[in-house]
Amino acid sequence: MLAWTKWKGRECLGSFCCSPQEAPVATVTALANRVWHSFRCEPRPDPVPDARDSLDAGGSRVALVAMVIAATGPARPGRAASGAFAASAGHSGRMRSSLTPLGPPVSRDRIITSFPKWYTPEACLQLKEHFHGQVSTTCQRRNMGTVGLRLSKVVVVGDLYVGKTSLIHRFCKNVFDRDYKATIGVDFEIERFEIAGIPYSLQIWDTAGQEKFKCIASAYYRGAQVIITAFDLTDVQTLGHTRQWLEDALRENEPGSCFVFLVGTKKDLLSGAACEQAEVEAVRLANEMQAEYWSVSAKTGENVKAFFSRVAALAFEQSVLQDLERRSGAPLQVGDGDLIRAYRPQGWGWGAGSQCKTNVHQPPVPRGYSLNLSSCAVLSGVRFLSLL
Ligand SMILES: Nc1nc2c(ncn2[C@@H]2O[C@H](COP(=O)(O)OP(=O)(O)OP(=O)(O)O)[C@@H](O)[C@H]2O)c(=O)[nH]1
Repeated sequence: MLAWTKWKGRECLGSFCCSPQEAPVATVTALANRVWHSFRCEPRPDPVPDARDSLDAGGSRVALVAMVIAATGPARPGRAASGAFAASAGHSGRMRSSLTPLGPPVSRDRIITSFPKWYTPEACLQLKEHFHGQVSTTCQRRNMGTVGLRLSKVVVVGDLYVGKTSLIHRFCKNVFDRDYKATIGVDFEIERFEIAGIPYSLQIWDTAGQEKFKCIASAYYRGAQVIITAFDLTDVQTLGHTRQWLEDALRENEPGSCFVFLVGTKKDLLSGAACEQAEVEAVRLANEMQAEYWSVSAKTGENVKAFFSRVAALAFEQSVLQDLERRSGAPLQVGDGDLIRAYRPQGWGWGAGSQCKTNVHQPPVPRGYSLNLSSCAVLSGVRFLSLL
């Protein structure tokens, strides 16, 4: 169990320490270890046994990060005194339990045994219907070495008022609030899953859509494994802005490290025909953005669980594959059978005709490599993986 401790006048969570001034307003979270440098935290030189024990033994070290949220104010009073502070005060207990190897059982609707389906095959990241063979085998054997601390960061971006908070709250708390309270800075939720028998958590970051909070929110884009760009299905302008939101979020992340989703919200406000019409343009844009498209309603809950299950499964599978790759000391082999095949999709779109594919946002393959479905190669860093 991780808890704040004092060490040489500093406040520490596991191995990472902040000044006492920062700690009371710090939101503590686990992110990829490259992230903590940007916050004024530092590693504690002497290892703390319980923290080390819960770190990923397989090499994907996750640093415990204390992040300071400067924003204060009375917004979102229904959610907490302040959106930002709510993240630190309201969730630390839940987060601790998610970092504990043997936490309480997850609720039944967070148990994923088969690969969740896409919303539309016209714009989806994968067409396959099963977990990758090596992932299933690894999970069956519990051959993870890291059980208990598998966590992916999800960042939700988009214009103000499109329904980002409502979407997250519908999923995490099963509530819907018809009153608008602007998010100040950022807030987050941790949602626990069990995927293929393995505990897994999504850390879902809700960012402010208002321009004046953008600089605070953008500090939290880094280390995302999933970027969700949300727009309001009833407001076409918000769809137009998603490309900029995505660019901003991608700029803070390693090329090829993020799954991207484009989500149309407030589906309940449109008739079936109007929704289909709005989706045509959204699907086109999703393909340009190499994103998977979903239409959802936080009000009715339509597609919300299915959407986040899909997000969780894709992120989970990717992190298991990355672990396997790291352990083998080389990119996963390319070839036939139960191996991974890398290929270059056409431009920003999908590789036509492939039965199953994974697209993680990635700029075009470097010059000198020419890949297609018949000519396979091992490309370090290439994340277009066709899972056979
Ligand atoms: N009818 C309907 N209204 C929704 C839905 N989702 C959100 N809303 C409403 O839209 C308004 C804005 O929702 P929020 O979730 O606060 O929007 P946001 O994107 O988080 O806004 P910022 O925090 O300013 O970035 C609120 O009044 C919600 O009740 C939905 O699915 N259907």
